[in-house]
Amino acid sequence: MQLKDLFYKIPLLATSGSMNTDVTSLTMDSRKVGPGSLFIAVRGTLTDGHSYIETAIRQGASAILCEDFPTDINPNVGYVRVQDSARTMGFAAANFYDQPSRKVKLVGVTGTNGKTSVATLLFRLFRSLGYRCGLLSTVQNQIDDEVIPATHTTPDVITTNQLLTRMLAHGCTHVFMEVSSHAVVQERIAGLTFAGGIFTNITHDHLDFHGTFDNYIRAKKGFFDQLPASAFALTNVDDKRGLVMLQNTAARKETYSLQTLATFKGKVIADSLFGLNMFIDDREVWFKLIGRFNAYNLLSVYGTAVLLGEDPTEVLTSLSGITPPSGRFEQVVSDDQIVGIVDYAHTPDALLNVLETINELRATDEQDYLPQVITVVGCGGNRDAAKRPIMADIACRLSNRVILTSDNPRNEDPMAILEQMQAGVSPVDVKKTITIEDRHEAIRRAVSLSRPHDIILIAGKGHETYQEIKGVKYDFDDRVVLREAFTERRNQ
Ligand SMILES: CC(=O)N[C@H]1[C@@H](OP(=O)(O)OP(=O)(O)OC[C@H]2O[C@@H](n3ccc(=O)[nH]c3=O)[C@H](O)[C@@H]2O)O[C@H](CO)[C@@H](O)[C@@H]1O[C@H](C)C(=O)N[C@@H](C)C(=O)N[C@H](CCC(=O)O)C(=O)O
Ligand SMILES: Nc1ncnc2c1ncn2[C@@H]1O[C@H](COP(=O)(O)OP(=O)(O)OP(=O)(O)O)[C@@H](O)[C@H]1O
Ligand SMILES: N[C@H](CCC[C@H](N)C(=O)O)C(=O)O
Ligand SMILES: [Mg+2]
Repeated sequence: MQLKDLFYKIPLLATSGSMNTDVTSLTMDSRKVGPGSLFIAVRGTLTDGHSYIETAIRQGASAILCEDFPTDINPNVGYVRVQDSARTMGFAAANFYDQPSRKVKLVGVTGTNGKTSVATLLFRLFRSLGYRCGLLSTVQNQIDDEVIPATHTTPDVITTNQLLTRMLAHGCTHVFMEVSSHAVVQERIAGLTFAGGIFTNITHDHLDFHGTFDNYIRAKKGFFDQLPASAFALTNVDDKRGLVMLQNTAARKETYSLQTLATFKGKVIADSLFGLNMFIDDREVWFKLIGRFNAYNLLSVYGTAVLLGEDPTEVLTSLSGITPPSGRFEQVVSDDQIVGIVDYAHTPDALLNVLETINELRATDEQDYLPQVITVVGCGGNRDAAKRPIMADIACRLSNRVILTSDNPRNEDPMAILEQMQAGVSPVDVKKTITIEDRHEAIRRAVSLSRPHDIILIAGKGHETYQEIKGVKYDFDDRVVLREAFTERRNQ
């Protein structure tokens, strides 16, 4: 494709060199540049892509998209200067790949918690309704049965356009994707045409990146601000910020609620370790998911399917058979009936919801012995530090025993993270907490402390199959470690 065709209908500040230059690939990483590449210089959080323009040209880049021209202009290279190269990259990628997002029904899900759950449920539901589907999620990307590992919750916009192109070639008609707040701010969804957007909820997270809660709200709202009039915007009106999200959207506004009047109205009849029983639009249905928070997820999935034109009864029939995504309230039960729950709760709100659910389910258990709740939890390194004491406090308030341990320490000192967590433990709760830096040991200790029917919650890593310590990802899977600990207990 010629350079000028990439910028069809895109405002440019200046150009230099030939706009007829052939472009054979796009990349914003100089390390991936090959002959004929358009290198897009993006200012990042660690470094400035503009400082790699020379390197990119040496590696064969035929064109450069940037915000500032370099001092040395190469006459054989086509240069384009724009206001915002990250944003322009989205529109250029859409042109380069011939607008794949317009050729499928692309639905985005944003919110602090529930994105993976909702996107995955939609993907599984629409497949069970007979469609070929694509999924872009934290756990993995998928083209029907083909699994493509995910590096981010929301990929960069070039990768997304490439994946959409592959999905189209496979015959996919529907694609469900998570839209993280980082992605909105970094323009990873620029140039994508959505058929719909869903808001789950917003609570404390990522304040390291966004600075303030207001900025975080603005980032999430940015997704809805970008939706076209042809799309729907479906929001959770039970969340305090649910309506704020839709304030400036051009999309058709739709709502869901468990508490008030809404386009899609639901009610929880019963919640147990076997599933949820709900009324949705006056129909009674059993679902395989557990916990009131999942009632919200299911309701938004139902609403989305109906907004996409599916038959409500068929949707509910299929949805009742759908299983939750990996590592979300996943149960591992020992031979002597200790209930292990592995859950990706890595925010204060998620931890609160999961522990409240566990406490409610425990209270309804008809036994003489009131099962104890033992929580194993840590917080990731190089991520929002403010949530650390809050999560430790929530764990203590809603558990009988708490083992504070490492999540993914990344480049931080694990003990320093644990000390910040300990700071949130109130003096009365100190006695019920133990700190064990090694997550493996922490899980084994939880098992050795429990009695039959107790519930062990292992929070924070869910589906993850690694633990990242100082740049190295070691094999680690909470579910595997828990099963091994149960086996050790049996053999003792
Ligand atoms: C903080 C953050 O979001 N960082 C993302 C960002 O990187 P960055 O801004 O730090 O980039 P940088 O390293 O400063 O580099 C700037 C530019 O120079 C380029 N470069 C750099 C070096 C070089 O030799 N040559 C070169 O061309 C880079 O390719 C980049 O274009 O842009 C990169 C390219 O898209 C992302 O890979 C990277 O994700 C990092 C790895 C990350 O961990 N991100 C997390 C926080 C994240 O995005 N999480 C959200 C989910 C959060 C949630 O909701 O839970 C997600 O969507 O995954
Ligand atoms: N609707 C919800 N409201 C509150 N908490 C939820 C909801 N859905 C899921 N959770 C909790 O949050 C955890 C993460 O859920 P999920 O992976 O679906 O969220 P996410 O938004 O994709 O997270 P991430 O930002 O890491 O991609 C779950 O393991 C569960 O504990
Ligand atoms: N998408 C989130 C995932 C956090 C998962 C948790 N296990 C951690 O490593 O902090 C993030 O990148 O902040
Ligand atoms: Mg996710």
